[in-house]
Amino acid sequence: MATDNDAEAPHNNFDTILVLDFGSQTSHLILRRLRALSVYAEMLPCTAKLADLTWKPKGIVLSGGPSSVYDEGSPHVDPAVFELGVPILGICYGCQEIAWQSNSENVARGTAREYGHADVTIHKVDSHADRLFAGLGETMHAYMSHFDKLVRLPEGFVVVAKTANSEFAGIAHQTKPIFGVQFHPELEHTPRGSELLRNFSVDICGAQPNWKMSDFIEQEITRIRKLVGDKAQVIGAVSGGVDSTVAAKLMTEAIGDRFHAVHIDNGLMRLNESKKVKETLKEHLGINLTVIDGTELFLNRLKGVTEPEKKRKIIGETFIDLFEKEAIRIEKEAENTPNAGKVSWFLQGTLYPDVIESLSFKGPSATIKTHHNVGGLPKATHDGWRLRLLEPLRELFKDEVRNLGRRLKIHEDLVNRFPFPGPGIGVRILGECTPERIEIARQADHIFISMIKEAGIYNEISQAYAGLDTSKAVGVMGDTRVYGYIIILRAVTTSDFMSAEPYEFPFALLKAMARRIVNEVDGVSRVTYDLSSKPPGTIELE
Ligand SMILES: Nc1ncnc2c1ncn2[C@@H]1O[C@H](COP(=O)(O)OP(=O)(O)OP(=O)(O)O)[C@@H](O)[C@H]1O
Ligand SMILES: O=c1[nH]c(=O)c2[nH+]cn([C@@H]3O[C@H](COP(=O)(O)O)[C@@H](O)[C@H]3O)c2[nH]1
Ligand SMILES: NC(=O)CC[C@H](N)C(=O)O
Ligand SMILES: [Mg+2]
Repeated sequence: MATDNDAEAPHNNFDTILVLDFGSQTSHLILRRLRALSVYAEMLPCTAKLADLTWKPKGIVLSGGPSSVYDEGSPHVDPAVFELGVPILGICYGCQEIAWQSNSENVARGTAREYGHADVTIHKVDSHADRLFAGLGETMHAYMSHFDKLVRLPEGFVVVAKTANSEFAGIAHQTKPIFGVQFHPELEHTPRGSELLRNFSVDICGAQPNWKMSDFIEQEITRIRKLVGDKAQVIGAVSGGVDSTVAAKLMTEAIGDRFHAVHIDNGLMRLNESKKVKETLKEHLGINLTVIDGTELFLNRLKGVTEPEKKRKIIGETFIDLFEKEAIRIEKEAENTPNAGKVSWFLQGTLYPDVIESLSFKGPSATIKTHHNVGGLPKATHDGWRLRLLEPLRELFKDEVRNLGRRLKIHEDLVNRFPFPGPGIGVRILGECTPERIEIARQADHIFISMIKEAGIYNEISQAYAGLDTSKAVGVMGDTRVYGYIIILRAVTTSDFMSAEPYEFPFALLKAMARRIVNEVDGVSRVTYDLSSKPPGTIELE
């Protein structure tokens, strides 16, 4: 894990913009836009104390947020931010925060909600204050989402942009590099928002736009080598999904066979999955991989279990049990070889959204379901050794990981694959997982996904699978009565998997899919298509 004082951490090697998060739904998009401009950016909660920061950002962005600055208990930024001497840009709540810190009377509840498009008129003042909107002409379209507003210009500031409803849609300090906008430049619906963010980060903050994936690979490899040293061994759970495969490839480049990838076939994988994982990782990518067949253990433990959270818990625990055993075996086996050394690190494919989730300034969220992988392992101790976490992807977003995968020469099919959950088919069967039901779901899924690929629409869909309803329905085939399971097809589009919409298949294609599944998979009498969005549905069935 990159820690603040780690010399190899990206914020110590690239000019970095710090985004302080006030809990907006779109805070992470500010980072995305900056990184797309090749400007490296990191996020911390708005309550972060600057004194705790061991690196100096080139500039600071204060994000939007759901609270109102004037309410008691609302979040406020460490006032030291304004003393740091680096440029500051406030967005929506962030802009209101700048005004409020100057004088709490400056912000009040608005009279009209302003959600959606607004035309922003840019107001030139012939000073350095014009730099934020430089090159953007006289007007721009912007997306607004606010109720509160600035009612007075904070002392020392000038107006640099207006809308019909917001007299202070853009403000800038007359002498200091402090700016605020009421609209959201990070949203796609603000078409020239990236140019504004470029003006801020590159021209105003002076950040070098040199964040590059190839540099990232080299630096990460150096960092891993230093951290691990030349004796220790690393183990990593590898599912065959894009995150763990990319992380495993990076580890292999860094320390070769001292990295041990372990793939567990939990009996709940897709058709031929574990076999393909072995082929791809071992043969094509040269990763030192062990495949463990845990089918019997998993399915025995799942016998008779119907409650979704209980199923998830059993699967998660069984992963950990098998993984621990494997770690001990690896250490023993290496004892008298040149690779001898303690297994002291555990590789995880954590991505930045997971990090943000744990950092971001949001209220507690209800547990809808426990996402179980082998994540409990780092807490485990064995014979006194404790695994330390290694998370080479923790600064990256999914599409950056896909990019990294391409650079590491991982095949496009794998790089673009639908995500597949750790508990696999186990959370796609409503109720008890029996070998018969798993096989039916697996066959149906294979037909469904193959037909999606043949139709050339794989890349239009974010995730798809066939699940199984354990209730049975009556059907008739060749004049005989059948009493079989109901297959539930699910296909969604989403950008972040937090919300999703059902994919709109051509009806003829859906019918053809249903026909093939009923005809070719024994034990199925009907096929349905799940039309639920998320929310209120979730992507997986359980
Ligand atoms: N069958 C498995 N064997 C070993 N490790 C697994 C298995 N299934 C899941 N894991 C572990 O759980 C982690 C989280 O799974 P997750 O599905 O989020 O990521 P992924 O499989 O690497 O990528 P993707 O999101 O593309 O599926 C994996 O990175 C891997 O470390
Ligand atoms: O690695 C994982 N372990 C899990 O236990 C798990 N449960 C859901 N998912 C994936 O998360 C995304 C959102 O799924 P839900 O809408 O069902 O919560 C979807 O992409 C799901 O496939 C999991 N991934
Ligand atoms: N999007 C935002 O940052 C909103 C800020 C504040 N909650 C408002 O309604 O004005
Ligand atoms: Mg996966």
